[in-house]
Amino acid sequence: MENKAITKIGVLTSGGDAPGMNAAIRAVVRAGFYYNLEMYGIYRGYEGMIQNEIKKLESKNIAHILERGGTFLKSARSAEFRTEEGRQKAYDNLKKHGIDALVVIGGDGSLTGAHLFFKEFGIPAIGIPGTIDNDLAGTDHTIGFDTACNTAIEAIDKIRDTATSHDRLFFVEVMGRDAGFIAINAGIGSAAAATLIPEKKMPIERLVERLKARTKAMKTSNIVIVAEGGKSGGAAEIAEKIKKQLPYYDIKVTILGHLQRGGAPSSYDRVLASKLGVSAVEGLLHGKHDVMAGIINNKIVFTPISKAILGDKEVDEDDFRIAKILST
Ligand SMILES: Nc1ncnc2c1ncn2[C@@H]1O[C@H](COP(=O)(O)OP(=O)(O)OP(=O)(O)O)[C@@H](O)[C@H]1O
Ligand SMILES: O=P(O)(O)OC[C@H]1O[C@](O)(CO)[C@@H](O)[C@@H]1O
Ligand SMILES: [Mg+2]
Repeated sequence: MENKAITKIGVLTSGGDAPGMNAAIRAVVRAGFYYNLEMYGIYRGYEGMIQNEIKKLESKNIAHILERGGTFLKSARSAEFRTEEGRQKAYDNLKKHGIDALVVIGGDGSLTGAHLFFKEFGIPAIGIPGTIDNDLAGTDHTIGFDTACNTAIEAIDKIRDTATSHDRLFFVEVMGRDAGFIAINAGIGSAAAATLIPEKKMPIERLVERLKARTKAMKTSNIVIVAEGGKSGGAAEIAEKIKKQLPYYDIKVTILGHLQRGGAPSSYDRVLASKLGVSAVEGLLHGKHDVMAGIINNKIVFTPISKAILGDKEVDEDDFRIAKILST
């Protein structure tokens, strides 16, 4: 680990973009200026670090970005950063600019990269959880998750209108490659008939029984939420299976897709991003490194990145039970 005082911090966003990333960048840069540091924007995540797309930031660069979706620094998935040669190039570019610490805003993959980079080159790095997937331990919520849930629920409300008018069964696919957090929240928040998540297998037979019971109970519209990484397949695949068993249903499939990643961040995400941005800079100045800033029970906490990325954060059993009770 480099022991000299930090004077220049680089900030980047990586992986899938998430609403609130701009608010996090703004907070990091504002905090840096407050503590008289030079702040550098690294564009297009690790790819831009490798390609030397690095610019010194001024106050005007971060004006009016708090409320905007996406990330003005842009984001990327960098295959080259997964190689030793790529990471060496990235480190050489940081040194050219005299950058002596990093704030990485991204998901589990991005923080895995930051952890490796710290281990190899000793450059102090702090992670900020920025992903709609909510799949990082060490924080109750990741930046972007709340907005993505709001967007999904708003879209499902609209689907509900047409589903009810036509007595249809809809399978709605939400994002979450390996995580069912958006799905379970959207399921509870939109009165879904069932929610299928990657963490729990729901046999098709059980879903058939659930739908039959709802028909008996005179429910006229049915919305089944499917997380894209679901164990029984995506929404289209499950719809096909159900069609075979319940041919009397008029079935439609909607894949919400990338609209869940866009839009202005919710108030929750703005505040979360702002708190974590300032905390990350203060953490670096207090000598913290290789940790992720998060909020648990309304308190800022720093968790070793190696723990945050373990992939052991699970959908709460209570949430799953509540979703089930409310869908019968
Ligand atoms: N094992 C690794 N070693 C080095 N770099 C990695 C590693 N895993 C991920 N990265 C870097 O982080 C980038 C982003 O990772 P990934 O695509 O998994 O997204 P993420 O940060 O998890 O965000 P999200 O899941 O929200 O899209 C990768 O493209 C790669 O450059
Ligand atoms: O935009 P891309 O690269 O297709 O990635 C989609 C993936 O990114 C995420 O939206 C997370 O950012 C996942 O939920 C989804 O599986
Ligand atoms: Mg991820």
